[in-house]
Amino acid sequence: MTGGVIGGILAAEGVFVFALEKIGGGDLYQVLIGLALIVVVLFNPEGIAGPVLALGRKLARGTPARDAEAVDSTTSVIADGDATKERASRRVRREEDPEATTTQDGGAPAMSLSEVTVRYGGVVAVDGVGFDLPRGAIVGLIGPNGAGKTTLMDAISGFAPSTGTVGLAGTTLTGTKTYRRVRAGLGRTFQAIELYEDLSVAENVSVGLSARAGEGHVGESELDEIFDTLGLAEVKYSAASQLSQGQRQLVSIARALAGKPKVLLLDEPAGGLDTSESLWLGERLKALRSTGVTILLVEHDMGLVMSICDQIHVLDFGKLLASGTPEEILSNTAVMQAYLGTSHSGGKQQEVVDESPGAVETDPAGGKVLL
Ligand SMILES: Nc1ncnc2c1ncn2[C@@H]1O[C@H](COP(=O)(O)OP(=O)(O)OP(=O)(O)O)[C@@H](O)[C@H]1O
Repeated sequence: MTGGVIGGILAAEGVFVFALEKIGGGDLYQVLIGLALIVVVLFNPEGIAGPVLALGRKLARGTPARDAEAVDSTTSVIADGDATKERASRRVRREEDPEATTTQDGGAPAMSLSEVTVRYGGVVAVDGVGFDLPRGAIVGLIGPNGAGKTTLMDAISGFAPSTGTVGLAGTTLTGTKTYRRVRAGLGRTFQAIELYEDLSVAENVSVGLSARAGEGHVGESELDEIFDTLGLAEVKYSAASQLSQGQRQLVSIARALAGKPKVLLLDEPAGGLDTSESLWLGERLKALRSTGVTILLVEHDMGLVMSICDQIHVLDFGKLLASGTPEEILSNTAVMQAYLGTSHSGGKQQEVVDESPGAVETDPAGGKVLL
């Protein structure tokens, strides 16, 4: 709302112009707005609505304002992990995969979440969630529609106001702005891919370089490595509009990788892919894991999740329902009930329903299994 009000005041023909004309300075509008834009981009690249709102609150109440952009936990200690998280870390399972060489079982986690909670009015979208991401692992985050998966990713990346602690490679991200989290080593993709359709793949990915402007972003040769790892080298100079859905997903991943993330959050990268494209994506993600990147994967494609994840966490109604290896999750009755229970059975992505725990592996049609 604050953004809308500010826009209404500053827009052409709006209140600001009217006031300028009244004092005879109407011609200065373009110059003043241009200068204001430069100042905002330099000093507060995420915009002025948040700080203005915070200032308004401070003036109105005479109390310290809460940062409207994010995160209000003041705890700065990253939990070393309780017994449950320790167990979950130790359960990390590496497949018999020659590429999979980088998980440091028992080492310091790449990311550590503790008591992360997100409230939207009366809705507790994420409720006290905590787990670790072991370094170099692919960790799946699954759950029925509306379970809170994307909201948890938003909390980790600073897009949703949250309480609790988010630790990244030994430093706490709690309370920091989104772009600072990116600079600290966090990358993410979104369900809506949003490529620049008339730019080439290379140009689209180059946009990601700005994420770590001024310090250690990847150069041309590293970009080429990213293209090779993701199998995009052949389409490097093609326009984004000419790509398949699978390639578009990979370009969005490449764009996130251009910021050199330690931890990469992927939000439904197999969305819109058919079975063979999904398998192909899985191979590319495994290749990415072998480079040392830690991945948190939100996905409804159970075939993909079960085949590439080292560890899986299940959310239901915002709470952590279960954690374990793919085999443990598949045989967990509480997980099956959460997916097949009456409250979620109408979910739009629930295309294949089979009550047997082995349904994912034995889908007779051999097709993609979405839950
Ligand atoms: N900006 C918001 N304002 C209010 N409620 C929200 C907002 N974003 C999400 N929610 C609510 O939070 C809950 C969790 O939503 P979220 O999108 O995180 O679920 P999800 O597990 O990612 O679902 P899906 O698998 O369908 O993407 C839902 O009840 C949703 O309606």
